[in-house]
Amino acid sequence: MTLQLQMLGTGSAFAKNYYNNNALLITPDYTLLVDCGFTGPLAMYDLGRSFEEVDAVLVTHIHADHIGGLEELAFSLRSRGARKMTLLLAEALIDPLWEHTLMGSMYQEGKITRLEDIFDVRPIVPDMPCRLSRDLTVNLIQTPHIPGKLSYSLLLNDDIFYSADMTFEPELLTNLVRNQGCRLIFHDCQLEGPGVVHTTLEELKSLPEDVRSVISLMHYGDEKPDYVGRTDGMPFLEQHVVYPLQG
Ligand SMILES: O=c1ccn([C@@H]2O[C@H](COP(=O)(O)O)[C@@H](O)[C@H]2O)c(=O)[nH]1
Ligand SMILES: [Zn+2]
Ligand SMILES: [Zn+2]
Repeated sequence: MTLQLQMLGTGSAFAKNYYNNNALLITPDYTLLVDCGFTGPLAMYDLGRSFEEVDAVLVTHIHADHIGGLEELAFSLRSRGARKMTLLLAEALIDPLWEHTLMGSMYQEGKITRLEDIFDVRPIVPDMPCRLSRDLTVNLIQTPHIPGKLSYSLLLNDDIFYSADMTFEPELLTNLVRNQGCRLIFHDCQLEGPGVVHTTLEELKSLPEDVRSVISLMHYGDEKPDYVGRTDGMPFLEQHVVYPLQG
């Protein structure tokens, strides 16, 4: 397989039965970690995996279930004398990630004063495909989540959409499928209550059948077992299962 997906977790931020919604995109010669939340290091450990087999970590937005494991990731590599992890993110996220988040715990006078001291920081320009390896290209698409907080979903290899946490964007999803050849959508999904900062199951169920038919659900709460068979055919992604996506 030239591209595989393995979710480290498929849970919503405060789920207790699922790890944080973080993903490994695996190709024969390159492995990308998409987000590393506070359960990311434990999920890697439980899978028997090491951060040393990851080529880069990409951050979609600054929430603990997406970046809370970066401190352990960076310090564990550093303590082993390994390379700095490559960190891929929109330029606009660099200051919020360091100044509002990691600096508070990682700062060391004269040693760690910038994000670049602990990561090999590689900004990605949104809306411009970035080729990471022979089999993996990523395009950041800014999508709405929380007012004032930047968040970027991913278009992978031009035909796979991976949502960051986002509110419902029916025109985007429909356009991706009908006009841009998107053949798979992995979407965050709030099963109960009003969406507010996420897309709800009811909203996704309102999409036309040709769009629904390519959607798989992730970033769900502990009530997920009650919803199996009640999603109008949209399957739940399962954490730790390896899914072939291409090849
Ligand atoms: O009222 C709230 C509740 C939670 N948060 C923060 O949001 C994230 C959870 O993010 P998701 O987008 O739901 O995955 C978590 O870090 C909470 O601290 C909030 O800002 N306001
Ligand atoms: Zn989240
Ligand atoms: Zn979020």
